[in-house]
Amino acid sequence: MKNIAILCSGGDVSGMNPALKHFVEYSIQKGLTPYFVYNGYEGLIDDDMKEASYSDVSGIINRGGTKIGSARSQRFREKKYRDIAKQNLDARGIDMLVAMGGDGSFKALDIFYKESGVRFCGIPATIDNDINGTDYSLGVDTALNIIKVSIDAIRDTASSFRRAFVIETMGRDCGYLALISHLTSGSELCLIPEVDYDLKKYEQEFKKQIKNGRRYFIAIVSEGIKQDSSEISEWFESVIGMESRVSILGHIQRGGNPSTYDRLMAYKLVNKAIDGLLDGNQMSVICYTKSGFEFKTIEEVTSKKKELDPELLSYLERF
Ligand SMILES: Nc1ncnc2c1ncn2[C@@H]1O[C@H](COP(=O)(O)OP(=O)(O)O)[C@@H](O)[C@H]1O
Ligand SMILES: O=P(O)(O)OC[C@H]1O[C@](O)(COP(=O)(O)O)[C@@H](O)[C@@H]1O
Repeated sequence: MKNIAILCSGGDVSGMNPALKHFVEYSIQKGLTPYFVYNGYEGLIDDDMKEASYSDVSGIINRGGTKIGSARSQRFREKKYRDIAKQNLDARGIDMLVAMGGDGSFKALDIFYKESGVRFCGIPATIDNDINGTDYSLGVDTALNIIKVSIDAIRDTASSFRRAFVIETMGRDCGYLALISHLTSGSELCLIPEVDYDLKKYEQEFKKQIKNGRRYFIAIVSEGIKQDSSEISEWFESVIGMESRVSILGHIQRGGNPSTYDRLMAYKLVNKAIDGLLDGNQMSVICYTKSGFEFKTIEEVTSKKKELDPELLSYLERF
C-alpha cells in the first residue's frame, strides 16, 4: 500500500474540512493509506502526523476552518528543518503530498521537492482568490457569501439612519473579494488596490444623489488600498456631508459553514489531485479555469501576480 498525506498551509478557508473528508474516502477507495499532517509545515518538522480513518472525518463536512490545523511556518524556510521534514516523511513511507494553500505554500513545496523528491499536488485554497492561473480557489465562495450577508445586514441599518458605511474586505493586495461583492451587492463605491482612484471624482455625483433623496451609501474597500478605511469614512463626513461608520469585516470572512459550491469543488479538486499523483505527476497545482481543470506548473502559478478579469474590472464604476 502506498502512503499519501494531506496538509493545510497559510490562511485557513471554509472548504478545507470537506476536502479532508473526501481525501480520506478517495484515498482508501484508490488503495492508498491516507495520512494527516497537523498544523501545516510545522507538523512535517515536528512529526505531527497520523494515519487518518473514516472516523476522523465524520461530522466535519459542515464545519469551517480545518480539523488538522494550518500554520505559517518560519522554520520551513530553512533547509535544516526541511531535511527533518523529509526524514519524518521517510520514516512513515510517505512520498506523496496534497497541500491546500496559496502560492507561498506551493513555492515552499517546490523547493522541498527539488531537495527531497517528495511529489506533491497543490490545491489552491485562499479566500483572497489571488493565485495566478486559476479562476477559483477553495473557500472564496463561502467568503463571498459571508460578505454578502454582512453587507445586506449593514444596508438595513445604513438606510434606517442616513449613514455612509465603509465596509472593509480582506484580500491583501488583491481586490477580488471587494469587486465581486460590489457588483453583487449594489454598493455605490468600490476601491481596490488594482485601480488608482481620486475621491474628487465622486464628489459632485454623490452630493447630487443626496439632493435627489439618497438616504445612505455603501462603500466597499479592499484592505490593500492606499488609504485606511477611516480616511474614506472621514471623507464621507467632511466632504459629502453624511454621517459615516466603518465596518471591518475581518476574520469572519474566513469562517462559517462551507457553501455548496466550495464543498463540490473540494470534492473535485481532491479527486483530481490524487488522480494526478497516481498518474505520476511530480509537482503541480490543480487549477480551475473556463477550460475546466488543468494541472499547472509551480512556475506558472507563482511567478506572476494574478490579474483581475478585465470584464469584471470594466464594471467597477456604477455611475
Ligand atoms: N520562499 C519560501 N521558501 C520556503 N518556504 C516558504 C517560502 N514561501 C512560503 N513558504 C512557506 O509557506 C508558508 C505559507 O506561505 P504564505 O505565503 O504565508 O501563505 P500562502 O500559501 O497562503 O501564500 C510559509 O509560512 C512558509 O512556511
Ligand atoms: O490571519 P492573519 O494572519 O491575520 O492574516 C490575514 C490575511 O489572511 C488572509 O485572510 C488570507 O490570506 P492567505 O490565504 O494568503 O493566507 C488575507 O485576506 C488577510 O490579509
